[in-house]
Amino acid sequence: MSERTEGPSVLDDILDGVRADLAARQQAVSIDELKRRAERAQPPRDAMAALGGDRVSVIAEVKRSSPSKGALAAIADPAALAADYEAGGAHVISVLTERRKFGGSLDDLAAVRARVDIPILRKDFILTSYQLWEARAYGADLALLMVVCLEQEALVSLIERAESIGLTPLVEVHTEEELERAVAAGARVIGVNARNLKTLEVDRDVFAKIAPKIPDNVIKIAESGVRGPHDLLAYARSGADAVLVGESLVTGKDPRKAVEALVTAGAHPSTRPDHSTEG
Ligand SMILES: O=P(O)(O)OC[C@@H](O)[C@@H](O)c1c[nH]c2ccccc12
Repeated sequence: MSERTEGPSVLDDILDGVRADLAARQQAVSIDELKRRAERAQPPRDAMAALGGDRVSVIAEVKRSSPSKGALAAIADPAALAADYEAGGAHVISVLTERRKFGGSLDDLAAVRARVDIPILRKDFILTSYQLWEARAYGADLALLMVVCLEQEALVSLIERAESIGLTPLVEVHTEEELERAVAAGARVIGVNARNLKTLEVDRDVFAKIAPKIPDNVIKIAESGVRGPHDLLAYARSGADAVLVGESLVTGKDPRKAVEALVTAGAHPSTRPDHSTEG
């Protein structure tokens, strides 16, 4: 990372672990082997269709723990949880595959792929094209690319590589400068994370501040901090096409009902800025 003035951040610590785990996987499985597995994987689902349309889409996340809260939920059967999300009407499933801080794995991704029909996002700290091939080999349809983790050249080439292998890149930003880099790199799906990954603080207003600067033809996703329909509606009024929800779903009593409530709120076109005054 470039900014060393404030000392190593939570993110630096996460990335050290990600690189170590990645090196071990690269030792064990060659990229050629991954490419062969990717060829045998089911063809990618249409993520743009799942996220677009005249409603606010819901991306429901399989998340065992987080650096801010520690353990959230054991999730012994991630596929069963994902099936509940799908039954509740979720449009996309997000699977955290980072192991050390989030308790996820590629096996979780494969298990979810085997159970649900909707598109799946591989949520991880992707630094190399090897991880994109992994995502596709294990059945993902979208891959997260976080601007804060990547030099501009790497961001551009990972977006291109993702698209060339059939993955839709979800490019995550947290500041206006990161947004400019995402747009310059050609991102067509941009997520604004309300959580600052250097400090772990959540500020829901970040989406409202950044969203107006996202070009119209880009799909806008509000990430983090959604506690229920009320937060979805607030994000929708600020222009969100979709919300990404983890913690409140995995810690709640009934994930299927919780997703249903979000989907129902998101189905009201009157919540969209485009429909509030005319039409
Ligand atoms: O659990 P929450 O507050 O609903 O947030 C979900 C999702 O936005 C969050 O897990 C997330 C967004 N971007 C990330 C990047 C890495 C790890 C995790 C994330």
